Amino acid sequence: MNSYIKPGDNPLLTEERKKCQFSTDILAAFYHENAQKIKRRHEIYQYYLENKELHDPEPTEFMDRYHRLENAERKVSLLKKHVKKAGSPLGLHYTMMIPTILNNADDEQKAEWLPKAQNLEFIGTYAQTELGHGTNLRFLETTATYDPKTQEFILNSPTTSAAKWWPGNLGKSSNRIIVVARLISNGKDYGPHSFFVPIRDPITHKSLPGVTVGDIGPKFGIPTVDNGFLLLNNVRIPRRNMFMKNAKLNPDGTYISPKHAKLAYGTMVYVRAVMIRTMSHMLGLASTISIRYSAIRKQGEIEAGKGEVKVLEYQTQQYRLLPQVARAWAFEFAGRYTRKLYAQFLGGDVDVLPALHGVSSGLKAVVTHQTAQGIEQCRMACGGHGYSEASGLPQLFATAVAGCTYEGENMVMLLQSARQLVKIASDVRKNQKPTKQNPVTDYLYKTSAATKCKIDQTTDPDPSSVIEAFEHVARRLTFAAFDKLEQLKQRGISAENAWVQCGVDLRRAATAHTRTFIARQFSNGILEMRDLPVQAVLKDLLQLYLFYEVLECDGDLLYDGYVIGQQIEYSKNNVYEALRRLRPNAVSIVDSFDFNDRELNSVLGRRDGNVYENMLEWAKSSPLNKHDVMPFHHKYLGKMMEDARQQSKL
Ligand SMILES: CCCCCCCC/C=C\CCC/C=C/C(=O)SCCNC(=O)CCNC(=O)[C@H](O)C(C)(C)COP(=O)(O)OP(=O)(O)OC[C@H]1O[C@@H](n2cnc3c(N)ncnc32)[C@H](O)[C@@H]1OP(=O)(O)O
Ligand SMILES: Cc1cc2nc3c(=O)[nH]c(=O)nc-3n(C[C@H](O)[C@H](O)[C@H](O)COP(=O)(O)OP(=O)(O)OC[C@H]3O[C@@H](n4cnc5c(N)ncnc54)[C@H](O)[C@@H]3O)c2cc1C
Repeated sequence: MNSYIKPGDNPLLTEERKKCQFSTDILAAFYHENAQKIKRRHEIYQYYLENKELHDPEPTEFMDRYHRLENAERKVSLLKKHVKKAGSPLGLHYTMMIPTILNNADDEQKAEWLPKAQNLEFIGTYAQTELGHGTNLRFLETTATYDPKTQEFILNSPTTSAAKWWPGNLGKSSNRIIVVARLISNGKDYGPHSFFVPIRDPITHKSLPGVTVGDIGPKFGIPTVDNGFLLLNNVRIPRRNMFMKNAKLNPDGTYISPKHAKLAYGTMVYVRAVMIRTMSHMLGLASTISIRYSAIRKQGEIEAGKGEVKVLEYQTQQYRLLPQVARAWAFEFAGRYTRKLYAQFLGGDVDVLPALHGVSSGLKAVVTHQTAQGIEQCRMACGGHGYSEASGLPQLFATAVAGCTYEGENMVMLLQSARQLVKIASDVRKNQKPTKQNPVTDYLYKTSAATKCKIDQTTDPDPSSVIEAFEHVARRLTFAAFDKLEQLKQRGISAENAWVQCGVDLRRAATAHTRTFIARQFSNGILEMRDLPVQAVLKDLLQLYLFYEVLECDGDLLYDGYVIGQQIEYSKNNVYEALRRLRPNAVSIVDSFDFNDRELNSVLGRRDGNVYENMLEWAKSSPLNKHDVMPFHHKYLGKMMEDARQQSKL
């Protein structure tokens, strides 16, 4: 049943795979949406294996940033020859430049720019954030002043704090970029708009006149992305280089407003909606690495004399790792919902934007935070070797945790989600019914069931009882925050200050609301699975997810007596029961994420489980080990010890 078994594998991993009770192929196809995508993934990996020029000359962990970026650019230039999508020096080109053209360019602009962007005739990024402002877009300083005489925009960075700062691939890779600048025409400031701006010569790649651009330096992670800075000094672009699908500017400088004030923010909503899958994949990578490693790592005897056991036998190890697998699945189902909603928006349904913004804001915040937490838990559960770059886990964490900041800092995003909740609470308090159905928020118009929560001790718990409990908590926290806002305002405090003074409560309500949304998507998502053994595995993962989340918010559930302590005890037992049921299939479940060794980039997570010999080979390839004695040894430590010996003889 498990197609991952191959000759020469670590027998400890093979014995795990022989216990598999379901079809890994069916589960893998379900996670990646269909078997065709799995087939394509395997074709690309096989192609990679056969084309050594696509391989890294040495483990990239041993490279400095200069050589990492050079190596990444080399591979990307080759990928153009091999496959369409490419790696980090083009990350922003695909995740933001192209979506912005699709989202904000009118038909004529799309016809001109999209084919060139897709054909990689230029490399772009999305330059919005400035040294002085990232969250508060209303106060961005870069200006685009319209000159009706020449029908051009003149772009300027009026202050140092106006320097664009952080955009990925801005420093060295990009030559045609999106600049978000204040549109000023006929003396009026219309606020941030997007502009298509050449910053480097297409042939020489030299920065153009008026452009100062460079790399912002080393970061916490993501070393192969040249996040950059950009200062503009009287850079002129044609009027038609303003993205004009939504807002427009006529040749005489008259401005035409967009249908919806926030359409210009569409690219951010796109990335927030689609990055949920990326986060699910990152958590799946970390789970694969740590569970495979925990299945070959023997440490300690449970019963003296009976030999060391795999660390995966410890309940604590299962409790640290298997919930991450469950969350990876939960995030994949939640992300499918936001991607569908975004497709509806891109298809022209502008009315869906507020709902999409509301759900994607909260989801992006909760998912990135829990993904980062989960990867760190996987890393720590691998002991010392988890701390080695050989595990791939430190870099994976450093990449994932950036998601808590980019695309909208998480706290700000949760408060955006809370805006939607507060508006609904206000409607409910005025006995207003919802203007249109919204499956994400309709529960807020209901009252909690009179009967207490139905969580009980059973081997087949009903997900709806847990989802109703999550709805109860989210409702209570939403109305508690709303009522506090109203009380503050009744005491004469401004709405804005009341909002700030309720920030933490609003954040808690948004988090509870998002938990409810994710749980509902997971519960609905597994209903599509018709293969019974695979359905059983998914039900175990759902049970683990739901009751693990109950334990995460037990205080909120006990707060008003909606559940009693005994039900928390039931929930703990349901978690332990799910762990017990999942243990035999643990390795095959992560095999079904179908991540290959190139994606895993981990000695600990190798498919074959041959960790120790490959750890030694990896360490030996360190540049330090090219020398038995470091060339500078005798100049420093050697001389210090010699002096000490001489000193001690005196
Ligand atoms: C192939 C796919 C791969 C996936 C990729 C995965 C990996 C990712 C790889 C790379 C990504 C890294 C690159 C990162 C890029 C960036 O970081 S780009 C910069 C991101 N910056 C931000 O997100 C800025 C955050 N700030 C804002 O969005 C806004 O300033 C704000 C906080 C929302 C406030 O805006 P504003 O002051 O204008 O609005 P408010 O007064 O708060 O609200 C007014 C009403 O507007 C509604 N609103 C706000 N934003 C939106 C929106 N985007 N869409 C719809 N509606 C919006 C808000 O709800 C208010 O409405 P209301 O009055 O009815 O409540
Ligand atoms: C790896 C990485 C890649 C990036 N890539 C890009 C890119 O390609 N293009 C791009 O344009 N930008 C990019 N960014 C920038 C990113 O979008 C910003 O860092 C992010 O929007 C946060 O803005 P800031 O850094 O200015 O923080 P600030 O907005 O200064 O926030 C600092 C702190 O203040 C809090 N805060 C701010 N406002 C509020 C509020 N209203 N209520 C409550 N708390 C608040 C925040 O929660 C945060 O804790 C990237 C950033 C990183 C780390």
